[in-house]
Amino acid sequence: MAGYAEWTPESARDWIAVPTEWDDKYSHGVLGVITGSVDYPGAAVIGVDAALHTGVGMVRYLGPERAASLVLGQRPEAVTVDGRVQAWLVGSGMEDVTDDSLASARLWTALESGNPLVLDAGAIGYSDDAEGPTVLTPHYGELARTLGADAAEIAAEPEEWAGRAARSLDTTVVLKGHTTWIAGPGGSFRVEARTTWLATAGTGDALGGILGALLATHARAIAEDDSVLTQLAATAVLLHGLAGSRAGAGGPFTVLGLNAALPGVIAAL
Ligand SMILES: NC(=O)C1=CN([C@@H]2O[C@H](COP(=O)(O)OP(=O)(O)OC[C@H]3O[C@@H](n4cnc5c(N)ncnc54)[C@H](OP(=O)(O)O)[C@@H]3O)[C@@H](O)[C@H]2O)[C@@H](O)CC1
Ligand SMILES: Nc1ncnc2c1ncn2[C@@H]1O[C@H](COP(=O)(O)OP(=O)(O)O)[C@@H](O)[C@H]1O
Repeated sequence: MAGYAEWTPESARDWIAVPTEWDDKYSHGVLGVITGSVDYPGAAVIGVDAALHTGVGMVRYLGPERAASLVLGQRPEAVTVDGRVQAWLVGSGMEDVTDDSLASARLWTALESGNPLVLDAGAIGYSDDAEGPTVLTPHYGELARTLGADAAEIAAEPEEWAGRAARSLDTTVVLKGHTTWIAGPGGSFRVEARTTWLATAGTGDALGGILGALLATHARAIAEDDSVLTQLAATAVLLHGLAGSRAGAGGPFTVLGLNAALPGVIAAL
């Protein structure tokens, strides 16, 4: 644990971009989202819903038709056409990107855009191809696959592996678990979950959306100094944990319930 500072609500509050009276939907940040698949359309709905509850100028969702129509059913403010984007969230619910030529083309557009990126789930292995500054959000199994390591070894020393992965992949790494270890050029931080009820399918997809929104709303700060990605990643993990805890009040919650608790958590910060 040595070397990892605890990331607290006091540390996180400086990393929320509140729109100013001069802002509009474009200047406050547009997040492009390439997530979901025929098998996992729900991941797309969850991530978009999380991003919009975190506060962002616009979310552009670019994914399979059924997922796009489910996204619009849940969040009609999402835009489903191509256009200007300041940051990307890619990979949640996209297991084999090479199986789908449109998904693959979209993934490469994001990787080559030079914009900040969150690479989750099926996109984690593409970090070497990203031209922009990148945050990876693996669980132990995904990090094991990416590094060709053993998940049990990672589980035994996650803080060590998070740091090693961040150095060798030259990115910020968010290694998820009950304690989430965040390592990158901006420092090393840890966030212990406030509730173990977070251990449920789809909560990682929500974290991707929260983090994507923070990247899009800080695009200018990232352009000046991309090491701030590490602090933004720690802030996303903290918001995610606080929202789960608020949503369940000590008990279980749905992932959309976690998302719905985000505005209150942000207001309280
Ligand atoms: N509604 C939706 O659309 C949803 C869509 N989702 C999306 O589905 C996609 C696939 O997700 P997935 O859960 O099926 O497989 P994945 O997470 O790749 O795990 C593969 C294997 O890794 C291992 N493993 C080791 N450590 C682990 C750990 N800490 N946590 C978890 N696993 C760990 C473990 O193998 P074991 O160690 O048990 O042999 C496990 O079987 C993904 O893109 C996701 O975004 C989900 O979010 C759910 C809601
Ligand atoms: N035992 C636990 N206690 C608290 N949080 C947990 C626990 N297990 C997992 N989490 C959190 O739940 C989320 C699960 O994400 P992930 O494994 O990607 O699942 P999914 O792909 O189903 O969304 C992560 O944010 C992780 O930190």
